[in-house]
Amino acid sequence: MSIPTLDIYPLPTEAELPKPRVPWTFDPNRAALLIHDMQRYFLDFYGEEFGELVDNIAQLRKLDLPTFYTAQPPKQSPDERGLLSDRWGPGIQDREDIVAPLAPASSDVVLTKHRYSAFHRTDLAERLAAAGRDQLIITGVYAHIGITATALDAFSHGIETFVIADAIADFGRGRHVAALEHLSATCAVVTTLNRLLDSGFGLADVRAQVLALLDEPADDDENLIDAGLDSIRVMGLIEDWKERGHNVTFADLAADPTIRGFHAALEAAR
Ligand SMILES: O=C(O)C1=CC=C[C@H](O)[C@H]1O
Ligand SMILES: CC(=O)C(=O)O
Repeated sequence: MSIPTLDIYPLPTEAELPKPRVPWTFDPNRAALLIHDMQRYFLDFYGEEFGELVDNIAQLRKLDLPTFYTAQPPKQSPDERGLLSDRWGPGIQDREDIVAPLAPASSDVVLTKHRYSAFHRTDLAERLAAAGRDQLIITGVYAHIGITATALDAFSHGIETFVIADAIADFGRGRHVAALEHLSATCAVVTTLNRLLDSGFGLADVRAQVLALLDEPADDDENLIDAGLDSIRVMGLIEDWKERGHNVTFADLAADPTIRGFHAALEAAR
């Protein structure tokens, strides 16, 4: 009836990602982050801290995306819980707060969740539309239940969904990997934390970002200072990359002030 006793497990790796079926690419200007049901009640079933899961979700906050949480209310009546009671019993009674390392910031939105999907009886779809966000990065628990229901619902709302394989968790590793395959086969890009954080930092991305700052084109190995890239613009690049989770210093970039050198410095700062 209730959620079983669970064990923490090593989260899936990049090598275990399912084959992609959709061509969507993450765009930090289009995306929002969803931290799904990371309440102490649901994490308690693992019997110990799921450190890898919590740490990986915390890292995604570096992207500084509009961030939404879902949280189920405690002590719901049978009427409020509907059929959830038939499957899961009385449900959450206490410890409904979000685990401390992921506590919402004042700028975050916490949605009260009533059923498996985060869209059910919430204004998540309206809020995403109002924020001009048509991509959703989904993290949290549990992969084969609320994560899957929410991702399928996002798909139906026309939202490109990215499920982070090592920032979600399930009743067990086998179920987790099976959920990833189902998500990839039906409604989402299934990726990893590092792949997402590295999005936008390929050589082509760095080339485009740097050339946009120059009056004239420059080759990948051309000295950018000689090509007119001034220190103010370099500091602007550093700030933008820092906000997106990549800390490089002015000295790192000055060591090899070329497009290829900037990309190498970003790779080293991963
Ligand atoms: O008890 C519940 O309400 C639940 C148990 C397990 C996962 C479900 O999403 C949640 O609604
Ligand atoms: C944890 C939970 O409520 C869900 O998987 O939907």
